[in-house]
This record gives sequence, C-alpha cells and structure tokens, in this order.
Amino acid sequence: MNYQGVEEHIVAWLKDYLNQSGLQGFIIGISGGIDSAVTSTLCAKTGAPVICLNMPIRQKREHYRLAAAHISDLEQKFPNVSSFEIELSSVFSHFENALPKDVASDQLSMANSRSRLRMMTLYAIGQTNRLLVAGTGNKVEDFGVGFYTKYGDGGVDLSPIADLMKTQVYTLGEHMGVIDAILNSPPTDGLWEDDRTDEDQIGATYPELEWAMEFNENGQTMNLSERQKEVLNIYKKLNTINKHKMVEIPVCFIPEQLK
Ligand SMILES: NC(=O)c1ccc[n+]([C@@H]2O[C@H](COP(=O)([O-])OP(=O)(O)OC[C@H]3O[C@@H](n4cnc5c(N)ncnc54)[C@H](O)[C@@H]3O)[C@@H](O)[C@H]2O)c1
Ligand SMILES: Nc1ncnc2c1ncn2[C@@H]1O[C@H](COP(=O)(O)O)[C@@H](O)[C@H]1O
Ligand SMILES: O=P(O)(O)OP(=O)(O)O
Repeated sequence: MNYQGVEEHIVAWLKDYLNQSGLQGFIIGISGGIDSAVTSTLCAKTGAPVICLNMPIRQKREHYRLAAAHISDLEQKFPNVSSFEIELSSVFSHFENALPKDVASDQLSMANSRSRLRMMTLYAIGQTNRLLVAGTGNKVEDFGVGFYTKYGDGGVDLSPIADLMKTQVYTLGEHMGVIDAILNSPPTDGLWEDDRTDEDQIGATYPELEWAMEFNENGQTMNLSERQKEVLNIYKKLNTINKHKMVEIPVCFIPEQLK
C-alpha cells in the first residue's frame, strides 16, 4: 500500500466533506489507542480546527496517560489542534445509581453505556463549536466483526479510516509519526473494569480476523488448519450476530392500500 498516497487521499476527503458540510472542523475522542491516534492525526493535517477529547471513565492510569501523551504530541505539532479533558466517572456513577440493579450489574450493558456517554459528550461539544464528530472505526471492526458499540463509538458523522484494516491503520500511524507507546500497545476497548484486550474478548488477533474477512469475501477453497477453522468460525459468528450494525435500520413501510 502507498501510505503517503493514502494519507493525502484521506486528508483531501476530510477537507472536501468539511467544506460541503459548512461546519468548521472536527472533534474526536482520544483513548490512547491506535485508531483514534491515526484519525486525529489525519484530521489535524487538514489544517481545520480540531478538538481532541480525553474522557476518562474509571480509566486505567496507563490508558489515560497514553491518550494525554498523544494529545500533547499533536498539539505540539499542529497549531489548529486543541483539547479538553472531561472526567466522566462521576456522571457514569450517577447514571449507574439511577438504573435498576440488574441493569447496573450487567457488565456488557454498562460497558456499552460508557461508549454512549462519550458519544453524547462529543456531540454536545461538537455542536456548540460547529464541529463534525470523526469516527475511529476500521474496516475489520466495522464491517467484519462489528466490534463497536451501536450508537456509542459507532455514532459518528464521518468515518475516515473505515476502509483500512487494523494492521494498515498501524502502518499508517507509523508512517505519520504516531508515538511509539501507542504503536506498541495492544488494542483494547477500555470499557471494562478489568484489563481485557480486544484479543481476549474476541479470541483471535486482528491479523487473524483480517485473514478470515478476506478469505470469507473471496470464497476461497483450500485445506484449513485447525486454528484457521477456529478463527473462521469466530469471524463468521460475529459477522452474523452483528450484521444489524452493518446494514440500514429496518423500516416498516406501510402498504399503499393502507394509506
Ligand atoms: N473498537 C472497540 O474496540 C470497541 C468499542 C466499543 C465496544 N466494543 C465491544 O463491542 C461489543 C459491543 O457489544 P454488543 O455488540 O453486544 O453491543 P451493541 O450495543 O453494540 O449492540 C447490541 C444491541 O444491538 C441491538 N440488536 C441486537 N441484535 C439486533 C438485531 N438483530 N437487529 C437490530 N438490532 C439488534 C440491541 O439493541 C442490542 O442491545 C462489546 O464486546 C464491547 O466491549 C469494542
Ligand atoms: N477514554 C477515552 N477518552 C476519549 N475517547 C475515548 C476514550 N475511550 C474510547 N474513546 C473513543 O471511542 C473509540 C473507540 O474506543 P475503543 O477504545 O476502541 O473502545 C476511540 O477510538 C475513541 O474515539
Ligand atoms: O479506537 P482506539 O483508538 O481506542 O484504538 P484501539 O481499539 O486499538 O485501542
């Protein structure tokens, strides 16, 4: 892949969309992971105003530090980048306390609620400052395994890196000078009370999932190893149960004779 060409293409695409939208710039949540680091760097390169938000929710110290280090690096390199830190832990605790006990103790529901609280915050600050919310999803997460929160980190205005596989996002990040600490840290959604990585949750690495996505799309026939069969099963299962995130919302159309 021609990474310089890809960088220039995405930056031009962002500028073009921004011009057509009539808004002023971009806002992005920064987690300390590679996707938000690359997306924010691409947005910064448009020269338009960019706000980076660090939004800890009972965050692991290490994730918080990585996000802060990336934001500081970007602010030093680009005068059009500014940032806020919005501590959401107490808001999240109030929300938890307002919910029925069985919901508040449902870890998956609460993990996704963290993501939705961040989405709400991005749109609040974005609207006041006339900014587009930039999405950070990549191709294998968004269109392969659907590994994101519906209307959480999936609730965005535009998706600059959604046609790049996760491994390509890493290489683009390296090409654009994203800090080593982020390039070297394992992907994690940081939505849980423990330290689980994406690989722990999914049961396969991103390179394995990318292989499965391509294999599945190309309809190849070959002898598969036991591990390849296992990975393909994981991929197909997630792709199927999360299909609803990859298609348009079903609309109940009213037949003409009933109108
Ligand atoms: N990028 C990341 O690494 C990242 C970011 C956020 C979340 N995550 C992970 O992604 C996962 C998200 O969990 P999830 O997918 O269960 O939550 P989700 O909220 O994204 O999707 C589940 C919801 O979708 C709806 N739904 C389910 N089946 C449907 C169907 N057939 N048709 C229409 N709607 C349907 C229901 O409202 C259900 O509650 C978690 O494991 C979380 O840790 C990863
Ligand atoms: N702590 C965070 N602060 C700001 N934005 C965040 C934070 N954690 C996550 N985000 C945003 O959500 C997406 C997806 O995050 P995952 O870590 O992959 O779940 C991330 O790219 C940020 O934009
Ligand atoms: O979306 P991010 O930036 O949190 O990246 P990752 O999922 O690799 O942690």
